[in-house]
Amino acid sequence: MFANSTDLMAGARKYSDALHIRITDSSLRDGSHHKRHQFTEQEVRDIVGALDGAGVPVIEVTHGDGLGGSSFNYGFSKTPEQQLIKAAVETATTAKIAFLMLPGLGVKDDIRAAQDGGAQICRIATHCTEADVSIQHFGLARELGLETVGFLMMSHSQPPEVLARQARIMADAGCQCVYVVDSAGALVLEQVSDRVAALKDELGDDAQIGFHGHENLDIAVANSIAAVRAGAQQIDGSVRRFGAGAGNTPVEAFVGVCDKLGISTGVDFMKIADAAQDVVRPVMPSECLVDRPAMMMGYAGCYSSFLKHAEGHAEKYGVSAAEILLEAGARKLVGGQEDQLIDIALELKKKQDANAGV
Ligand SMILES: C[C@H](O)CC(=O)C(=O)O
Ligand SMILES: [Mn+2]
Repeated sequence: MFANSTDLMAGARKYSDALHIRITDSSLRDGSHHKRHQFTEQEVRDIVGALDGAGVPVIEVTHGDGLGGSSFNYGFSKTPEQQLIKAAVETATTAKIAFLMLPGLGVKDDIRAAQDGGAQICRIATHCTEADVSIQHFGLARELGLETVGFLMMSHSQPPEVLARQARIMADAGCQCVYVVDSAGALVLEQVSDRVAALKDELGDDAQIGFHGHENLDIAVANSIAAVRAGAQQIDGSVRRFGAGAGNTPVEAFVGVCDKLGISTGVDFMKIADAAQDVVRPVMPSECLVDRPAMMMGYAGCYSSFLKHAEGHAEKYGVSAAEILLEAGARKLVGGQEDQLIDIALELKKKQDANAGV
């Protein structure tokens, strides 16, 4: 049905020569938040098959909050994540399977189990001022022969020099690529490139730099290009934006933009566009939208994974999800403080009742 993407690109202007980046698709991990952690093994096989067939080099599969995330606080998984990791490994022919872990939520035995299941890349996430809690996990992952990636979550909340110092802690612990993670979708263009450049200055050849974007202010593709131009070699996205909040950088659009800019990704634009429409969308409970609550998160700097929790509390207590998220941003809540969203909802309800004279 479509022309070959190479034909379409024949006349495109090349802005940079021989620049190659690696894309990691996170729809089977970040998308787990949007899916409320209800992936089936068959859905994982279908998505991995389609992404692998399109040439996506790395596919991340885990509970949305990483290994051990299945719990009352974060939401229980329908299928044990180690089973989903194994299914992904069995399905992929060339893609490497990655998993995420947040120290304290997951433990070292979870890393060992994921490696036994065939996963090859261990991604360890901490709040962006707490990199030191990842040291032993990077050590173990390297001992096991896993490739390592570090996630500095909520990177908007700290200036470039602070992030750079935290990145140094991860790199010294054995992390091979440190990501600027825009968990709130709050960073805007130069705010991304300044952070990536600071990490690059600090790390030199000691580790690569990555960028993980969220779409809450509708600029995740542009932010990802800003990251590449500042030196990022690894970029995350999720096909069809399938991620927390308004979702992640849409891989298919990002690949198309990279093609036009002469940035090589190894992903076939036509095949990934088909995968987005025909395979990934049917698995999504709904589109990931830049709607009012999602935009508030980007504007207020609120952790994207809070969206579904806030929507649940808003419905239960009859208050506005957008207001819960704005207040969570104002209080600078971080991942792990999901329970405080209930406090906020109750306070909003109290104010609302008082105003109504209840
Ligand atoms: C555990 C979080 O969902 C990690 C992430 O994707 C982010 O901070 O963004
Ligand atoms: Mn994310």
